[in-house]
Formats: sequence, C-alpha cells, structure tokens
Amino acid sequence: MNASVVGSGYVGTTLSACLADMGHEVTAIDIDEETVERLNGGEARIHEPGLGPLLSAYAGGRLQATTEHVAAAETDVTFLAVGTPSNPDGSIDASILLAAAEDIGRAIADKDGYHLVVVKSTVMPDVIDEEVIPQIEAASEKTDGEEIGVAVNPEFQREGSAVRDFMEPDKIVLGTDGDERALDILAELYQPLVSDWEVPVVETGRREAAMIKYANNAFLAAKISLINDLGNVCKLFDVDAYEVADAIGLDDRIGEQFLRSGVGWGGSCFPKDTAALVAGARAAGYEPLMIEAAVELNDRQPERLLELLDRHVDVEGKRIAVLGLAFKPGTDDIRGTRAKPVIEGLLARGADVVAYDPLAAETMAEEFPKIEYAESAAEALEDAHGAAVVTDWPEFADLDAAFDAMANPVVIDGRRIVERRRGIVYEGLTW
Ligand SMILES: NC(=O)C1=CN([C@@H]2O[C@H](COP(=O)(O)OP(=O)(O)OC[C@H]3O[C@@H](n4cnc5c(N)ncnc54)[C@H](O)[C@@H]3O)[C@@H](O)[C@H]2O)C=CC1
Ligand SMILES: O=C(O)[C@H]1O[C@H](OP(=O)(O)OP(=O)(O)OC[C@H]2O[C@@H](n3ccc(=O)[nH]c3=O)[C@H](O)[C@@H]2O)[C@H](O)[C@@H](O)[C@@H]1O
Repeated sequence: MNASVVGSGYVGTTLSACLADMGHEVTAIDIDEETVERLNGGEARIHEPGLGPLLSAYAGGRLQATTEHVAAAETDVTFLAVGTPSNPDGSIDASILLAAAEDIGRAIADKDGYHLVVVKSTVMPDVIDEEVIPQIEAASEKTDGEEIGVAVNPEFQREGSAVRDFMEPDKIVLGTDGDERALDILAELYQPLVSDWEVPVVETGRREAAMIKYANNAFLAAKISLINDLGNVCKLFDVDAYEVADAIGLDDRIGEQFLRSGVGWGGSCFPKDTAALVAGARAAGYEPLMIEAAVELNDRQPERLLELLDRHVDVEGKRIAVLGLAFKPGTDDIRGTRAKPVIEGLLARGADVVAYDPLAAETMAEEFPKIEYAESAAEALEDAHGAAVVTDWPEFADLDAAFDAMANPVVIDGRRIVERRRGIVYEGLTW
C-alpha cells in the first residue's frame, strides 16, 4: 500500500520506517528541509534504538522524504503526526495540526478517488469533530464519508523503545465511526502486525479513539502517582515501597508495570496529556479530581527529595551533585524532567549545582547555563556535599568508589538505582 506521513518527529519517523519495513511504500512529508534531507540520507534527527537500521535499509527506496505535501495525493492514506503542544492553560494548541490538515486538504483537492486521512497526533475528541475534519473538508472541497475519510489512530509508543512498541503493540485502536472503506485500508496497512503478533484491534468511534489515548496516558501517570503516594506513606513507616509494589503487582488486576516509585513522571506527553484532560474537563464544567491529584502529587515529589536532602545537609554555598537530567534513561529529552524542579530548588537554597547526564547535559545547559556540567558521574561527585539522583541511568548502579571522593557522602536516590553501601548516607525517596 502507498502511505504518506505528515511530520517526521518521534512518532512520524518511527511510523514511516516501520510501515516501510512492513512492505509499504512510504512518503514522509515534513516542513523542515534538514529533517527531510537527513531522512533521505537514511538518518533521523531523533535517537531511537532500531530506527537507524530501518532507515538505512529503506531510505531512498521504499521510504522517500519530501517537503511537498502534494506528494500525498499519490498515496492511498495520509497520517497526520505533527505536534500538539500545550497552551499556557493546559489545553491543546491544535494550530500545528490544523495547518497540516489544511496542507493535506489542499494536496488532495484534485485527486480522483477516495483518500483516507488518519490522525495520529494526540488531540481531544472535540478538536477532531469541530476543527480537524472541517479543516480538511474546507481545504479539499470534499466531504468526509464520501470522497474522503478521516480516522483516528492514536499511538502508544514510548521514547527509547518506539520501534519495538510500534512493531509489537498491545493494541491497535482504529476510530472510524464504522466507515468500511477506512477500516479496509487500515486493516490492510496493519495486517503484518496483526497476523505476526495477534494484536487486538479495537474498532471504535473517532471520539472514543481520541479519548482512549488520553485515558491511557492519564491512567499510567495516575498509577505512578498512586505508587508514589503509597511510597511516601511507606517511607514514614520505614517500609520498602518496592517490596510492597512487587507484591501488589502480582495481582493481575493491578499488574506489575509502572509501579516504580520515586521522584515522579516527566516526558513530552504525560504532563501535556493530563493537563489537556484537566483543562478540557474543567471547561466542560467538571473537576477531574483524580487526574488533578495525580498531577499535584507529581509536582510535589521533587520537593520531597529536596526535603530529605535538607535533613542531612544545609546545602547553602555547598557543592551538590545532580545525577541524571533526562526525563528517563536512554534519551536526551528533558521535556517535563524532574531534574528541572530539583535544580531550581537547589538554586533557591543557594547550592552550587554540578550536574551530570550521559546524553542530556547539552540541552539542559540551554535552560540552566550557569550551573556546572561534569563529564562523568564520578567528576560530579568529587567534593560534593550531597547528591540527588533523578534519572535511572544504568551506569549509576555501578557507582561505588566515586562516592569516597565526596566531601560529605549523602546520596538521596529518587529512582532506586544506586546501590546502598557502607560509607555513604543513603536515603531512598520511598524506601
Ligand atoms: N513523542 C512521543 O513519544 C509520542 C507522541 N505522541 C503524539 O504524537 C504527536 C507528534 O508528536 P512528536 O512526534 O513527538 O512531535 P515532534 O515535534 O517530534 O515532530 C513533529 C514534526 O512535524 C513537523 N511538522 C509541523 N508542521 C508540519 C506540517 N504542516 N507539515 C509537515 N510537517 C510538519 C515538524 O517539523 C516536526 O518534524 C503529538 O500529538 C504527540 O502528543 C503520541 C505518542 C508518543
Ligand atoms: O504519549 C506518549 O508520548 C507516550 O507517553 C509515555 O511514554 P514516555 O513518556 O516515552 O515514557 P514512559 O516510559 O512512559 O515514562 C514516562 C515517565 O514516567 C516515569 N516512570 C515510569 C514508570 C514507572 O514505574 N515510574 C516512573 O516514574 C519515567 O521515569 C518517565 O519520567 C507512555 O508510556 C506511552 O505509552 C505514550 O505513547
């Protein structure tokens, strides 16, 4: 099948490369010339394990990139995979998506025959009905359900395992409102995944599909916040929250994943998607208490880490190491990272912050240009009066003798990654 993908970021690049690997002809369309040039050269502007080999195998062959939206008219189906950032009030800024919808509408205006547009970007249900579909219809002068179809097919991949998550998904959600032509195209497109992995396919309405994505992320974020809340209680009673989590996770109704307690969740989507749900619900006259509590608890965890540090060290004027800056290991992405509030709290206390991250130091330096960045965890720990561990980079598990070089070996671990050992004052956030 011939597919086009608008937007070559985290989601669009993974989608393009994986569809090519599944045997489809793919046209990746991005407004950024450098992104397009790199893609045609077999290179992505994002780091994702497994993406490199796919791009070098298919770029210039089954996978072609371009800045020309009109190329979409030569394909059977177009995915919209552009960003949907937050407005200051937490609601979604759909302007990038609407601009892409307009670009595609214009591109297919003269096309003979049916064209399917699939929304991959995360947006609230009302935006699909009230803005995206009317925009495509207006720009193409075609009617939804007649010459064109619009489907909603949310993406559940994680950064750091995007290719594997895409190729071996837990589910595929197809929101079509029962449009048979749309379902046939999507069934053919995803057929290799469905038959290889017996993936459940959820056929549903477009509004429901959009909400499933938000509900999925809100549930996962709230699950982490709940284990963090329980973990904070565990700490008060000198109980190890990880032992508790391992045990409750054995109950199938709870499940073992996403029970790692600590300094909280970050990333490009949990903060944005929970904020959008809260803003949407409030605008519609409902106070979504559980989701608001999940967000509030998440905002408090970094302060708890700092309070634990305060119990052992007066950080004012002291060198304090922050280990880990990325929102999770395996990425240089610092969006929503808990390291920001930790650094801000340390600076507010008058500490001299020295930070280390194997990938994210350069991006963090744009936000905090005045703090020191070490070349290694050992260098950050040297002469430090305390250390706050914010990201669970595996290399932190191997730290040992480096702690001996600290001026005052206090380690507050926000991720349960450092080994408790003799000679250091070690505190876990929830254990
Ligand atoms: N990052 C992630 O892991 C996940 C993201 N999502 C959702 O997927 C959507 C896309 O997210 P990302 O891939 O992270 O975004 P991104 O910001 O990494 O990439 C978006 C790309 O779209 C391009 N673009 C913008 N306007 C365009 C236009 N009119 N025509 C062509 N290209 C255009 C940009 O140049 C950029 O390369 C968002 O709604 C996000 O919430 C969903 C699941 C996972
Ligand atoms: O919509 C999205 O963009 C994506 O958001 C998350 O994926 P991602 O943000 O890439 O990363 P996760 O692995 O979910 O981690 C998010 C945050 O939660 C934290 N986390 C995760 C798991 C856990 O047990 N405890 C915990 O604190 C991580 O450290 C990280 O800061 C979801 O897991 C994906 O399904 C979704 O597609």
